[in-house]
Amino acid sequence: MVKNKINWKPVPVEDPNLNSEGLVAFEECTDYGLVNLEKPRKINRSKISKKHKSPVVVEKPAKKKRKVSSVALTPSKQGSSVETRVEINEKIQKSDSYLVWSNFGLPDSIIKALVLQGFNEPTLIQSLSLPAAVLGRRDIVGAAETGSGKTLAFGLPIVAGILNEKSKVVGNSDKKLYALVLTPTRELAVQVRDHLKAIVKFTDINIAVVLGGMAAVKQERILSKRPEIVVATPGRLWELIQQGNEHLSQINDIRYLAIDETDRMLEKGHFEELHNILERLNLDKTRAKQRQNFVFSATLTLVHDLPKYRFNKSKVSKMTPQQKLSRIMTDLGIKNPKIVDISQGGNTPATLTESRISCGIEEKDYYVYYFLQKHPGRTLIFCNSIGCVRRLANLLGILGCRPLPLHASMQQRQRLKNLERFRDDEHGILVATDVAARGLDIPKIEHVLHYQTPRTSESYVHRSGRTARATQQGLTVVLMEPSEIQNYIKICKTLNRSEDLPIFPVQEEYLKAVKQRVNLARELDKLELQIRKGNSEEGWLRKAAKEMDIIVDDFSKKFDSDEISSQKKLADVKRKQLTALLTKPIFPKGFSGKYPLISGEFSPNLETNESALQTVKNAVEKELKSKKRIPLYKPKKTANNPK
Ligand SMILES: Nc1ncnc2c1ncn2[C@@H]1O[C@H](COP(=O)(O)OP(=O)(O)OP(=O)(O)O)[C@@H](O)[C@H]1O
Repeated sequence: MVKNKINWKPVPVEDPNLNSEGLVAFEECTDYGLVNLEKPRKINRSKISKKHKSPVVVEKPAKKKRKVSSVALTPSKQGSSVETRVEINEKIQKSDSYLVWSNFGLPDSIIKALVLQGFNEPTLIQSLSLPAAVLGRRDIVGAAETGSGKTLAFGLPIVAGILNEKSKVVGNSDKKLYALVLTPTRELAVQVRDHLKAIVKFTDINIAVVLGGMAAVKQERILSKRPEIVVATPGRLWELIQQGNEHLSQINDIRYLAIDETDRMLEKGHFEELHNILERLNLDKTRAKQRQNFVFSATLTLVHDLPKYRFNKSKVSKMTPQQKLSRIMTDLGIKNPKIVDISQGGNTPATLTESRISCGIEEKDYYVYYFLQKHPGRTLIFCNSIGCVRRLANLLGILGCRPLPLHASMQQRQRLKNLERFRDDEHGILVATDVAARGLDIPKIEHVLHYQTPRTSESYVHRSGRTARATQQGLTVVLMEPSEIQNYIKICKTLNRSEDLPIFPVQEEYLKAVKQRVNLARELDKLELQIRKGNSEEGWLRKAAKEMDIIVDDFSKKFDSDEISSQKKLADVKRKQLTALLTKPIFPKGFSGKYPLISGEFSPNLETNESALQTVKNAVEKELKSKKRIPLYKPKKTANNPK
């Protein structure tokens, strides 16, 4: 292969301790002499969608000149004979995808795994990071939208590097700890492990996951196999390091460190253990310098307005994205990394359609139930607290929606089980706290509902990013009651939105039937709670009476007959009423109706099977045609919000 002339760019060096005697200047290699790579070009600003007006974006992939051919994933039958492994290998090596990946200096075994997974070419963040990471062995600081393939942007250089180092070891039987990948949540750690496992399947690299909530004996057994890569949450990892785990004792000699969701991991008050781990990693300065570091997140460069009291003092309204990055690099002790920022300041993917429902706090349950009934499809509902997840999941359960809860107070086994069930059910409903907001890559989540407006812009970006991943379309709906408006405005401002999110169109005429069911379910929920409380009080009284040698029967009769049994009877009646209601459809089959638009006009006829995404898109198109542009937050007049 003929190599291009290598291009170089000057790099400013700010380290005062650097001994630069005799050096004229530092330069960065900008293309690593690659050929066949379609270089990213400057973005055409006129083509940026209106909602993505952020000035941070500078690069865009070149238009595809040729279609990259893919390779069949499974051995196919040719006539009567099944393709042999050798034939499949040959087919892969002749494919265009193979050629594309091989330009990045990746080993054969990894490319084969990539092509067999149907990954025909790198995503933008991957193509911008890989040359510097694999060929230049530079530290990478990467910011790119959710679902853009950041895991492999750091995963590929790590596995390529390990394979390269192992190939130099005589006998190739080296089983040392090479790499550490840290994630903020246990679910994400498991997912990253699985993602990396899929690309090392044709190598002897072993990957282990270390996380809280898993039996200590099991983790020790896994680590005794001396995995080359450990993916971990900081808490449990630090615990095992302190306990003197033998394999983890090599931690200060690792060659690769990736911190996924870095901005979250470095947040004040979170992951104290991460700071301890970093301290241990950086103890030996010479070894630390040999380590390659990867720092990634969708919101790495997202900056906020300072609170008013601080603004008045410092006369500076907010940190720049560059200042934020510098602070992160200082915190991690990283110098002169390759910075790849294509995040548009932490914006959401272009394939995400956003909308909102403004309503009273009591009405949120109605709208959520309406949405789930009207627009079935894999839906993730986010709440701001565990209590809210419990209440909503309970209510939706009574309404027969079969929701799956996910929050940090659940047992780890149950958390993973619920995620798996959600993944397996195309109409699954997951009700979760922000524990599911970052990183989770569940295919085909159609809708993300924010039952409560997120408290931070980061949370909004990451929650919403569970849908519209890897060029797929997706819809997000923020449910907002009057006390959440300030938060909503803050989010819109931080994300540089100059216009309000469109209102999610609801066919109000069906809300009556929805309310009837939800109200009945709420009553039932309340009764069941009282019965449970009564039962446990009765149990407690029985126990106390027994200990005091009092005749128990009197107590139980009194409790059972006076309160619990009448509540049980009432609950039975309500349950029957609700069951009868639930058997009737809310939306008659084949019905088409109209819904009011913000402009006051009525929409064209709406088929009931129209997707939620299409419903919003149609409404937005109609609004645009009527040229009614909505300034940032114009609250709707409701009974709860008469202002
Ligand atoms: N080169 C590729 N071609 C096609 N699909 C890819 C490629 N690389 C990664 N993917 C797929 O894209 C999806 C998103 O990747 P990933 O989870 O790494 O995104 P992310 O940028 O880390 O998102 P988040 O910010 O939400 O964590 C995954 O399903 C992954 O398998």
